[in-house]
Amino acid sequence: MTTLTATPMGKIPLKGEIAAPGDKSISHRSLMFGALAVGPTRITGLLEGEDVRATARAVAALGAGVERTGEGAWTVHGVGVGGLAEPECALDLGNSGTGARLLMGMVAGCPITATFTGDASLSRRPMSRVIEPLSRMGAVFHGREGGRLPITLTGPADVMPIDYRSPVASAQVKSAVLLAGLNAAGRTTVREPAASRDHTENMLRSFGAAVETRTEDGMIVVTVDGQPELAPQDIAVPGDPSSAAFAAVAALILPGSEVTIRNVGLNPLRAGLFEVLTAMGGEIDVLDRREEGGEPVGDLRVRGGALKGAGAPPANAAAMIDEYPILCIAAALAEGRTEMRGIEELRVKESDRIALMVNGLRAAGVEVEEHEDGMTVSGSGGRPPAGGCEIDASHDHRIAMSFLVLGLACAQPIAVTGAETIATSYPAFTDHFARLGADIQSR
Ligand SMILES: O=C(O)C1=C[C@@H](OP(=O)(O)O)[C@@H](O)[C@H](O)C1
Ligand SMILES: C=C(OP(=O)(O)O)C(=O)O
Repeated sequence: MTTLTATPMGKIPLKGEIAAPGDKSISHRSLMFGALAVGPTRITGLLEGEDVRATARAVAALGAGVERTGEGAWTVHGVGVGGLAEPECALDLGNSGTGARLLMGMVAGCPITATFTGDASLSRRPMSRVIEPLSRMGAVFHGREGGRLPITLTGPADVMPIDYRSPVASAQVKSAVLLAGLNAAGRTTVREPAASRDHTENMLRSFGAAVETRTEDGMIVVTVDGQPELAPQDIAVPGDPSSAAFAAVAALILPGSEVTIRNVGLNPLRAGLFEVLTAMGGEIDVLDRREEGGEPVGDLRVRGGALKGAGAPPANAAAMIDEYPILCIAAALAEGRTEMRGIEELRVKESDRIALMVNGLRAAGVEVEEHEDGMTVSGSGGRPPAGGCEIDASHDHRIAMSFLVLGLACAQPIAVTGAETIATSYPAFTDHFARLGADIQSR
């Protein structure tokens, strides 16, 4: 088990430039959709974190040819929609909810049987949210009580198109149903209560599928026409805003810092955190706004200074769902209160992120109130919180990275145990922070 310790920076600012690592959501999808196309899909900038590597192994076990040709450069030789082979071994998706749920959708669309496993965290997470719609499409599941992994799934001979009203705004649920629907004869529809990230829709369109999105009765409605032939693509994966968030917040809370993060994906359904940080008074400039692989990207120049507490509007929660832990750290240093509500989904991520943030912030001397659906942080107005605590990452990369960033701004160091989980989404995290002048080391 790795323990990382963040040493307080005192009055020393962060300076320098890093490039955001490849987007995790788009990396998973590049491998999966490449596997469903006919012919070779070439990917550059793939995130080579543990979660995405687990997906690469899974699509290879399902019959696709998967080849690493250089750093972040991969080629997937697809087998076509409906062409997946039955894997000989269980598919181990490690820590990855995205990998497990999207692949369940792909397998449910084919007449094959596959067993899904994962680590202790993934085995606690609810899979019933995909089991329910995929069962309606004809798939049969055997799993643990409450729809937990390990789960064995058999897809039907003819998967049925459905019109599914999802109770949660979840890109994983939406994508699982659309992926099963790809092999159905007819049109599959998913309705969600708020817009979740739209990478599946955008990427499937570029692979040649007919995907439509509209708003109806206040719901976001997405349809896919089944049984297309998907054409292989060249994909340049943009940088991950969810990973860029850590250096951005670190720069904001350390006065005098000036950090540039290159190639950050700025899809509006992902960039909610940067809007909230700007509303808190954070100085974030977007330089060289451009398009990369069909997604808006830009370079972020972030300067440290005083922040003030602000509300994080629940209506935008889906556009920053993975960024609440690091928003809590910005809030901890801001002047005044930051209320975060409507985020009960955080309780079923890699950990119960509300409970872990509340307990960890209190251990570091930050005042915070817990709500069933969120938390309210009372900031220190820039004064260093006490720190001097040890945080168990609990198999959650975002908890680990958030408390290490807090440690940089505290009076005493913060140590994070189980920090190897950071490699699931951001293997270069400690290197990047060292490059900016921070001392986060194994000790
Ligand atoms: O589809 C995706 O790539 C993801 C969707 C989100 O999960 P939910 O669909 O559960 O909201 C997010 O938290 C996760 O990190 C990645
Ligand atoms: C929730 C996350 O990922 P996943 O659901 O894929 O495990 C995350 O990366 O914060």
